[in-house]
Formats: sequence, C-alpha cells, structure tokens
Amino acid sequence: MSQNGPWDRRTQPNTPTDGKGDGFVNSNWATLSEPGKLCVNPKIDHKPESYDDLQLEFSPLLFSSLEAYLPLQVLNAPRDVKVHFMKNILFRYLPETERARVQRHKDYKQKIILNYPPLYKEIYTMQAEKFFTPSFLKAVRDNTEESFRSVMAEPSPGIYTFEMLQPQFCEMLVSEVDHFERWVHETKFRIMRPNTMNQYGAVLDDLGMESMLDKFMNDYIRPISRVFFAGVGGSTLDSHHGFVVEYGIHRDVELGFHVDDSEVTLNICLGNQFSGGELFFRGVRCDAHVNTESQPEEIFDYCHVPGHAVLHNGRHRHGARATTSGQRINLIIWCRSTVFREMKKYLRDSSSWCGECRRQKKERERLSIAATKQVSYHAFDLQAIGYSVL
Ligand SMILES: O=C(O)CCC(=O)C(=O)O
Ligand SMILES: [Fe+2]
Repeated sequence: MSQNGPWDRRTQPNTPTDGKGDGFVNSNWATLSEPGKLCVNPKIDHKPESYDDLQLEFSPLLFSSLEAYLPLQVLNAPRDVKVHFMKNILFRYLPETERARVQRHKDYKQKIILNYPPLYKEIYTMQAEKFFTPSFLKAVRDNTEESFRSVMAEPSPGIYTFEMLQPQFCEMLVSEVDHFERWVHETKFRIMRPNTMNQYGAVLDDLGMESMLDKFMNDYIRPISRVFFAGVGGSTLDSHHGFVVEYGIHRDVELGFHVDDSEVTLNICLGNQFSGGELFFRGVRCDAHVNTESQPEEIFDYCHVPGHAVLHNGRHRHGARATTSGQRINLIIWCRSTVFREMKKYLRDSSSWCGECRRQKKERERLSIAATKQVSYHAFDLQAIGYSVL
C-alpha cells in the first residue's frame, strides 16, 4: 500500500508548528514520536475510529483494532497522532528487507505521480454516478442479497457476472491507459507491469488511482463479497492490487492457467472491439490441491462483454484464451483480506471452499459409511447364525 496518505504530508508530531495548520501545538504529543508501547490490557468499551480513508502500509482494520491498546494519552489525541504512534510500533515488526521494498515502491510511485500528466483528472476520484450503471448502483445502495441477485447471474457456482460500468467511463479509462503507455514510451520510464504473467498493462494504483480504487473496493466490492464470499474473507477485504491488462496485436495474446493473489477478484471488460479472449474456469483450489484434476461440473467458459464484470474467488483456477483480433482491455481488482490470510495459517480444513478438499472429505465420509454398513451387515449375519453381538 502507498505511504502517500494525507497524514504523511502533514507536520509530524515532533515538529510543533504555530497551531494554524495541521501541526500539533500541544507539546505533550511531541513525546509521542519516540518509540511507543501499547498497553497490555485493552480498553474494553473503546469504539475505534475508522482508518479506511487513509492510504497506509498496513490494513486500516489493524489500526482500528490496535486503538484499544493505546496509552490513554495517545487514545485521546487526534487521529494523525494515533496513526503515527501505531505505525512506529508496526514498523518494528517489518523485516528490514520488506521495509526497504516498501520504501522503493513508494519512491517509484511518487516519481510517476510527479511526472505523469493525467489525461482525465476526473477519473482519479470516485464519482459513482458517472462510473457505474444505475441498476448496479441501486443494487449496492439497497445492499441486500436479493438486490445483488436481481442484477447478477451465477452461470457457474461461485462465479457472478453483472453489468457494472458506464460505456463513457470505460472509454475514458482505456484512453487514460493509452495515454500513459505513450508517456512511458516517450519518456522511456521503466514501469512495473501488473504481474509476472503480463508484459503489457499498467498498475493503476501506481499512477495515482489508489485512493479511488480503495473506495471502489470498500464501497462497491466489499458489500457484495460480504454476501457471496464471506467464507474466504469477503467481508474483511482491506487491500487491493488494481491494474489493467491489454491483449491483441502488439500486446499480450493470452493468459495461462493460474490462481490470483487475492481472496476475491473483480474482472471488468473495458472494451474495445475484439474476438476471442474467453475466460476459462476450472474449480476453486487451496495451495495443496492447485494442480489437481477438474471435475466436469467445474468446467466453465465465459465470454467477456464490455462494461460487464465477473466476480470470483481468487483461488478459482482460470486463464484467458487468445484474443484473436482487435484489442481487449480489462480492469482487474485483486481484493485481499489480511484477517483471512492470518486465519488461513491456522486452519487445516479448507473443505468449505476448496473443491478438491470437499471431494476428498465426501469420499472419506462415503468410505466410512460403507465400512459402518459392512460391520452392521456382518453383525446381522452373525446374529442370524445364533451368535450374540454386543
Ligand atoms: O484477461 C482476463 O480477463 C483475465 C485476467 C486475469 O485473470 C488476471 O489478470 O489475473
Ligand atoms: Fe487472474
């Protein structure tokens, strides 16, 4: 995540100012910049603030959860002070190499943001009425399973498709990406591609859209995921990787079979004219079973429609077939849950979501029922010939 959040630009607590701006005049808070300690006993009835609107290196939920452990003096301080205090503590747990990586990425993003002149500044902030179709917006505002289902199809278990983006927004985003690619070409700026499997495409978070996409995830993906992907962290999504992929002539052609680094993935086709490029799905798998066979009922192919979204479990194995003519650009948002990832380390049974774990569990149950039946038939036979069975 970015370190370019609003608090980062503010005067730090140990630099008191004249009190007119964002600085802190209360000299008590100056001491808070020293490495702090949390209290052993949390304040039980404490109602934490939300940190969702900030771009932080750690999950906003982590900051909300830590609040109850803050010393009273910090607990009553402004949110910026609390963030600074908690961040100092959390950073002590990040290995040096990870810290250096975060810093390098921050510098890289800052360089792009300072030098790249956006084509459409207006798409860098969330404007729901301009981005989303009215039917999608209504479903999210009603915020019930029924309202979501009224605009969605589930053509295969766990794969949801629906109309989501306005054509004008899709066109603007495609033009913005084209404009960015031209800038990259002209300036010879070396950019990072979305992932190891794509040679083209751009990470939208890196070109200044991170806070817009945070809102996109928090307000428009999480409410739906809370209903349909609760078992895999759908209600605690707290970070994302947002990017576009580009296929066609002089671009990527296809995408191999893979799982995403996400709990829930939103994949929206932005256009343009193209043929091919179908997504193929082959069942949800945990790490241990990622290379196992698909069952016939897990086989599903989907044709992209511009403006339409596909929402699926990140562990749903999939790939994209060759785009055989034209150009296809898709917006992908990989949504992640820190809480689910932590929990997963301790859970041994993934049969609630992994197709192969579920199949093996059923098979074990079938064998154990068959064995029990065998024992009772055997007992019945013995009784029939005059043995008493305890
Ligand atoms: O090209 C597509 O539609 C799929 C992209 C995808 O699966 C990914 O980027 O993870
Ligand atoms: Fe993917």
